[in-house]
Amino acid sequence: MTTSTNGKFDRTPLIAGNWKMNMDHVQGITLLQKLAWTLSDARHDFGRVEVVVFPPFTDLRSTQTLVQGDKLKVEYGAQDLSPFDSGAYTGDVSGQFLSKLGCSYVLVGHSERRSVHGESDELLNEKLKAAYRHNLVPVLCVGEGLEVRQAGDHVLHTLEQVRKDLSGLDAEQVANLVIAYEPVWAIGTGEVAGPEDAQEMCAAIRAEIADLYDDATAARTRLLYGGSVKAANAASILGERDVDGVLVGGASLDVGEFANIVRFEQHLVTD
Ligand SMILES: O=C(CO)COP(=O)(O)O
Repeated sequence: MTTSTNGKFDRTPLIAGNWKMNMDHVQGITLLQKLAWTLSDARHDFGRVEVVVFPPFTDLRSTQTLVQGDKLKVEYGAQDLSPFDSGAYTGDVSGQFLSKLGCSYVLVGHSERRSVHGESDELLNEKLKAAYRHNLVPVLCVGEGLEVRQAGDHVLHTLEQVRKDLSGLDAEQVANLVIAYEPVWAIGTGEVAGPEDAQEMCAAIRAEIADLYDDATAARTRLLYGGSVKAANAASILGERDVDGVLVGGASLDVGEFANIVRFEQHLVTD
């Protein structure tokens, strides 16, 4: 196991499963229960590697009941939230309701929200602020599409998203934030960015936060990679200095696969 000389392991690794629009509440509970059993059999230390799932909204109440009833150490969050707290916003879900359901985290600006629902950086900035108002830790998703990558503009593009989305947030908020770099061309395509691509972007984001805030803040913000992560490629990605976790889509629906990603330390190359 690699030891910490660079501060990386001062940040608790975070393995997150985004179920997207899969798993109704009955299926979701079964999946979560199996995941908890598998990790408990493997004596997983949740203090050492944090595990979070992002079920659909309609699963959250049953998730809360299961997690509280069985005292599970898996945490959970929602896939989106409203920029507003309450009122005439049909179809929106307030951060206040998510907090009440025991959510610790909330995804903000997933590429499928940006592209399918046309969410702008200005709106995502409002959503981040709403998350903090309700004590939810936002997992802000950023990343470029294929054309931008091919033009070699991926770092510029992604850092611009970071700057716009973080506008007006204070250092303490940003230190507690999680940012997931999810290149759109690698999502659900089987096309995975190499560990060096993930490292390049995470290092650039950390440097940007140091510029916007300070080094101490940048050293605390957790940065994840997402896009076709599987058990077979997770350890090499997580071995990179600035990558503090992964945001997993498809593979998080398979208990064995996701549990193996959570246990990535078994596969880290010893220095
Ligand atoms: O979008 C993702 C996670 O939020 C990544 O999805 P896949 O792991 O299915 O590529």
